[in-house]
Amino acid sequence: MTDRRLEIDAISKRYGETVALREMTFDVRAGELFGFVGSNGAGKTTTMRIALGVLAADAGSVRWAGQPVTLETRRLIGYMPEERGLYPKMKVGEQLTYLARLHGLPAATARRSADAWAERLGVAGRRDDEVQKLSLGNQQRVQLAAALVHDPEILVLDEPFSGLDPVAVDVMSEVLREKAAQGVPVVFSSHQLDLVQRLCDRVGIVRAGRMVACGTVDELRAGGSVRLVVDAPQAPPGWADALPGVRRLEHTGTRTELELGDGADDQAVLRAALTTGPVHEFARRRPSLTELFRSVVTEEAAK
Ligand SMILES: Nc1ncnc2c1ncn2[C@@H]1O[C@H](COP(=O)(O)OP(=O)(O)OP(=O)(O)O)[C@@H](O)[C@H]1O
Repeated sequence: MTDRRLEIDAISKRYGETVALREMTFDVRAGELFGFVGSNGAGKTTTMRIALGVLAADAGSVRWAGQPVTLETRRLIGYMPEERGLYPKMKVGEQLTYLARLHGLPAATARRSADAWAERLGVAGRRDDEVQKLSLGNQQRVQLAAALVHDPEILVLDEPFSGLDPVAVDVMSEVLREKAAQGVPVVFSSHQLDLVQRLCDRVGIVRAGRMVACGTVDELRAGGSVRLVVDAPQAPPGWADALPGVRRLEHTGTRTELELGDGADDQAVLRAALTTGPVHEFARRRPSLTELFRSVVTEEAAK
């Protein structure tokens, strides 16, 4: 069986003096939803444009099912560009049909597929309207329909969730999950980390053109530092500050959130809390993806 995997292998790219990508490497497996996250300017769009072949890398390669990606394989990709790429004066239905035809679908199949995706994404009622007359969120729904209309084998989506209302986010999430369940590798970039945490099988965090953390959300969270939430109503704000390896993240009301570093002993924290009076809550927790993202990005920036 072929290994239906999109591989981004050590891609580097410069724009003049700006180094946009430094040996960017990751893969997106068949049936997997991969979240591509990073600060503004980290290199996500550049990576996606190179994967699609609209931009050439200076070094490195992109492979699909073990083979270098060619013009022919690129037709198998459903792409949603960040700058959006619809013809503003073309009607929604005509545009979707046209794009499906462009990817080689016969006329009747193209029309059927255009209708089905317009329906699914909630823009069927706007089929005869020019794209430019739609709200931005609805244009985005059409843009996703455009990425899907030729039944792609790979999906590469640049910020598909930005600007969508909560109902459209649900529809978009459901469609992406469904495509992944059909065996399509799906990679999308997003700044909505709660959504990425909920939706993705694996996540890659990129900073300054490099992949700095990659894995399932659980793996990434397990690698993050342990946090303790302590509810000790009589404890003064700095009660844990002198404990070795312990850093105070927050103290609000009666609750303190602490980060445990090397050499920290959670039982010593508990004993210190009890010396202040009663302890109503003492819980360990792992950082969320948003917290991890912040620490990865600031850690790297400090280097
Ligand atoms: N056409 C271009 N000419 C010069 N520099 C560019 C060009 N496109 C991107 N860059 C630079 O390359 C780097 C990576 O940009 P890229 O758009 O890939 O980041 P991104 O992660 O997609 O950011 P965002 O989250 O803001 O969309 C940035 O420093 C950016 O300024």
